Amino acid sequence: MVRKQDTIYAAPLEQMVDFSFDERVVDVFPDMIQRSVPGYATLISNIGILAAKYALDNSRCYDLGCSLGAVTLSMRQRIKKQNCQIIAVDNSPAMIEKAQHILLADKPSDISVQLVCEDIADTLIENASVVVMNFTLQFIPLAQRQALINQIYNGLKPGGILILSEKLAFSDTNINQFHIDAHHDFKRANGYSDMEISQKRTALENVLIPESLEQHQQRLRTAGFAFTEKWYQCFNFVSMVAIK
Ligand SMILES: C[S@@+](CC[C@H](N)C(=O)[O-])C[C@H]1O[C@@H](n2cnc3c(N)ncnc32)[C@H](O)[C@@H]1O
Ligand SMILES: O=C(O)C(=O)C[C@]1(C(=O)O)C=C[C@@H](O)C=C1
Repeated sequence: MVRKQDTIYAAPLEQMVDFSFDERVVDVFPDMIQRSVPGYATLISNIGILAAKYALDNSRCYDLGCSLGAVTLSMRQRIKKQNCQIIAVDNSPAMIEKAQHILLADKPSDISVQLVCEDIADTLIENASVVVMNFTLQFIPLAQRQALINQIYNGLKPGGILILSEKLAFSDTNINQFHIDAHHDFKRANGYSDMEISQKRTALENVLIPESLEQHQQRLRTAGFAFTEKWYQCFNFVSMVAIK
């Protein structure tokens, strides 16, 4: 499939509007995320490998904030269990519609996928062996994050896994700046101009609220997760696991 190039922030914008996962973003999303998140492809393939290790027969695997279903496809390819169903949720109708086409074009599989267009705050998590949020929690209002992690903990079976990837903020100003600069260098190396980087940063400011690793770990512990571990980091992008 030819990837349409992301040029959304290439020209100067007269009026800056908050970033949203609308049709324009959906249209260029594979290119945008690949060029914006260091290690995205590595994350996707290893989430499939982790999911296959923790998925159980007769259980559900959730992909919360699924976008075009990259995590879902990776899990579906790797999981070899009986009666294991994937529930992929996103509240962007444009994402879900395109994800449906991508899924139908994929190889047939024994693992069924249910695509749901709803707010993940309303998603009933039950009988789950695997829950993935790959760069989704950062878009949820801060005040709602603990309740969501609690819901996930309660819906997981004992031994079940939450895989949580996030853009981080660091409490030490120098460390924070080091990672922001390195991330911007990564974007520049992938062809984004200084104007694109700066305009997207402004558009994301009120929408993507990063927290520190310690804040995430504390929230996971408060929910009841006894085991948490960071398994991936490149610059200010990390992925954690929490096991019930
Ligand atoms: C950065 S993208 C996730 C990328 C995707 N997980 C992947 O690995 O390709 C964030 C997604 O979360 C979705 N999202 C944000 N807030 C949401 C909410 N409250 N409920 C459901 N989906 C949400 C957005 O529509 C968007 O598709
Ligand atoms: O582009 C950026 O600067 C980002 O922070 C990356 C990020 C993300 O982490 O979700 C932001 C929005 C897009 O969905 C793709 C990637």
